Amino acid sequence: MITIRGVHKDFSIDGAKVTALSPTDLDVNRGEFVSIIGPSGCGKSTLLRILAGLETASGGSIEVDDEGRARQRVGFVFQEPVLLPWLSALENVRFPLDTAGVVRAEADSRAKDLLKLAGLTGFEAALPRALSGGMRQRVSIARALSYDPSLLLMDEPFGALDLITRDRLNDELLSIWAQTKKTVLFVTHSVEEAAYLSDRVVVMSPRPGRIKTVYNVNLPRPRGEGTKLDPSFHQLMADLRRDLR
Ligand SMILES: Nc1ncnc2c1ncn2[C@@H]1O[C@H](COP(=O)(O)OP(=O)(O)OP(=O)(O)O)[C@@H](O)[C@H]1O
Repeated sequence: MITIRGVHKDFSIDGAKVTALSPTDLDVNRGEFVSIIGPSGCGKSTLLRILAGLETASGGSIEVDDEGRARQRVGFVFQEPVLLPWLSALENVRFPLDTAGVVRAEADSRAKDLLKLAGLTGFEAALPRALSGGMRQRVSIARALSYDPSLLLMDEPFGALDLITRDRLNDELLSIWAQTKKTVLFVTHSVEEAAYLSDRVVVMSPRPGRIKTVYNVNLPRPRGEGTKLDPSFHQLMADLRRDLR
């Protein structure tokens, strides 16, 4: 469970205060898949970066119930895969474990399992440049899961991919999510992606960035081709589009 209360962020640009995120409250349940959608500049990335500890909030509080662990563990997937080009797929996934001092045999075995989960068995030795964009992003997802975070933050992870690859990765992400039971916060610009993947969709609006509406997605799981034919899926997309206008 993540409890966000009054989290806000102001930046100073040339001495002028810019509110990237006005005080925001949100609860995310353990194992829930929540998407955040909104026009450019509404504070989606800022909220995610604050949750990841990459940015400091100007105020408010965040509590992450991290299954009794002393340190909060968060995995982050960016729009660009940001892999180390001189390391193989396996070494990239293993990298956070190596830096955390996990013994080699255990790190290797975990990285192999994660590459399998991401559908990359057989590509362990491949360098990033030998992989397609979709495969590189799957390596990034495997790497984000390597230190077993309770919370997976994804900032437009499939935004740079073609639509066919994106559809495939959406299904693969749902399969990974079903198997790992992670809590996922997923930023996207696509209403279809948000409706297809999520338990709830958070719509944000800009100037200043704030949560406008939260939608419950009552489509049955597992999702698949049938979901895309469901009239309530189309109704939800229409509602989201109207809200975003
Ligand atoms: N480091 C920074 N310094 C100054 N202003 C910033 C900084 N980071 C973000 N902002 C401002 O905060 C606001 C929210 O930015 P943010 O990147 O969170 O939006 P976003 O919804 O993720 O946008 P996009 O969809 O384009 O990625 C914007 O007005 C942006 O210009």
